[in-house]
Amino acid sequence: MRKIVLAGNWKMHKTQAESLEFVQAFLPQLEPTPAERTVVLCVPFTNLGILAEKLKGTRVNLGAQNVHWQDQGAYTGEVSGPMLTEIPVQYVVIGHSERREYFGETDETVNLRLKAAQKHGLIPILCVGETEQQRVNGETESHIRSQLDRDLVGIDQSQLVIAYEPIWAIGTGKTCDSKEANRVIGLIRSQLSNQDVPIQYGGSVKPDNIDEIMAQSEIDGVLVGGASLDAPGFARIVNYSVKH
Ligand SMILES: O=C[C@H](O)COP(=O)(O)O
Repeated sequence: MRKIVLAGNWKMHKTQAESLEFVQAFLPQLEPTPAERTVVLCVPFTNLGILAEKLKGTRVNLGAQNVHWQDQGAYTGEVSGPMLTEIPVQYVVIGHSERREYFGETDETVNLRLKAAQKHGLIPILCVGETEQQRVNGETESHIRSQLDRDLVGIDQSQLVIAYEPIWAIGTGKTCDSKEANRVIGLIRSQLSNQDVPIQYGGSVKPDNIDEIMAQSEIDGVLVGGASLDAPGFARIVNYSVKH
């Protein structure tokens, strides 16, 4: 059975004090986990240390939002694999569309970051997805195929999560139709050599659409931005009530 990975991506939100408030409210609302469900909080670097303490012994895993491909060096503003695993951090988001769009990430740097994450035992959450224009032009499949072809060179698919995030659905309230997300995720799976890779959907996931999304046969979890900032809302998402 494929693992289900329910991850929050806080992006550039929450101070340390705010992240502690979140965890205090969030943990008591978690229902006992079915064994196949993994919960992850991907938070700003500044909050990793304090949350590692608070999440020790709980069922919540910790994730970062990027990692550099070198272990150390003159790379101002970057953070390396050994720095993350020391905390300890278990997951890392790589290739998010915001990194690709605003910070010049390319498929080549995404591939280097994926390799570095795996070298240090971090599980990468690789984000792929099309722009609105690519969808209108009928280029969704070819774009995602090209991303996967380049990003996954030399990557161990047994230690990987993929998030399908249509860029036009991120932070817009325009969720991708769950059946369409299911179809695209099926196409992504058909490109993988390992059929057990969990593939998430991301893009305006909310407490009121999680059950429908998780009812789809190909969707193995969600990567949640805005709605993961609210403790009761994110608890409702990870406690979703359907299984497939
Ligand atoms: O990483 C998360 C995604 O970008 C989705 O963000 P969103 O849930 O705010 O649309």
